[in-house]
Amino acid sequence: MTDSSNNKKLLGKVAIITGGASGIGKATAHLFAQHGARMVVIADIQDQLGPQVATSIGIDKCQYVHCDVSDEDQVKNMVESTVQKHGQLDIMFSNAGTLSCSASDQTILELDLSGFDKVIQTNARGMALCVKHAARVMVERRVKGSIICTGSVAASQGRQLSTDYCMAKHAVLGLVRSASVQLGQHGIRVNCVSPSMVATPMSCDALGMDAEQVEKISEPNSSLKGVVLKVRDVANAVLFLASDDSGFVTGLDLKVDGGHLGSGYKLQ
Ligand SMILES: NC(=O)c1ccc[n+]([C@@H]2O[C@H](COP(=O)([O-])OP(=O)(O)OC[C@H]3O[C@@H](n4cnc5c(N)ncnc54)[C@H](O)[C@@H]3O)[C@@H](O)[C@H]2O)c1
Repeated sequence: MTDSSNNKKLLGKVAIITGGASGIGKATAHLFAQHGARMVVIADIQDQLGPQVATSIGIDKCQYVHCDVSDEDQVKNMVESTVQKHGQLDIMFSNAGTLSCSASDQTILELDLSGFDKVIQTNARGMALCVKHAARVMVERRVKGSIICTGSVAASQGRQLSTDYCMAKHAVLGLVRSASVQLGQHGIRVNCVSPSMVATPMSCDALGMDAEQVEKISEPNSSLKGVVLKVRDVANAVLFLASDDSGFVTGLDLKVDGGHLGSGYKLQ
């Protein structure tokens, strides 16, 4: 492989990143643009942060679109306007997510259904809508695209808390597995990236800690020592799944967890 193909794995590609205004999505938007993506569309509900991220990447390479992923009309319009403006859609990174409400720990005995509905609407329904509408335009235009969803280690284990989040992330795995089986005939790959705890506004807010503290408490959770998970590590895994480097990979749940699941460690 030449140096330039190493550096430009997404040359000319058009990508959508949901939840791209912050955390994992923001890091991935920067990485996709560095790798030559022709346009990265950030779809999010943070109307202040989203345009700032797009500007920092460059408005010739990145655009912000307001889109609540739990609303089908908004997702459909966002996907279709991307294709109209930029001519195609090669990559959907369905990443937007939210955590359980802080008012309850969401144990099964104390499950708060309004918080439950919010988590399921964004993390399960929203993911399904993004995969549906991205796949529809890819099939229509005969694009052998790549769809990546953000799962979590919570998709592969039970938890003491956050039952709704854990359920929604299990649903993401079912979505990825079913969509990969159904879309394979069109040459569309569907995969999932599953990080363990990583310092982002979501995890910092939930724990009431700064990034350094989040990294400190997550360190014992993995088998790998002397290294902590950063959003860049997750973005690198997404880049692999988005690019031709993973051309024969579909239906995979790529865990970016430093051996967390293998170690048998149980998170709260
Ligand atoms: N941070 C972690 O420890 C961790 C671990 C495993 C998985 N994840 C998953 O990673 C993904 C990204 O989370 P993050 O940690 O980067 O958090 P984050 O809060 O930094 O980013 C999430 C983004 O999603 C957006 N979003 C939320 N609801 C939305 C909606 N309805 N429509 C559109 N956008 C919406 C938010 O505005 C935000 O910009 C989520 O799916 C999360 O569940 C996070």
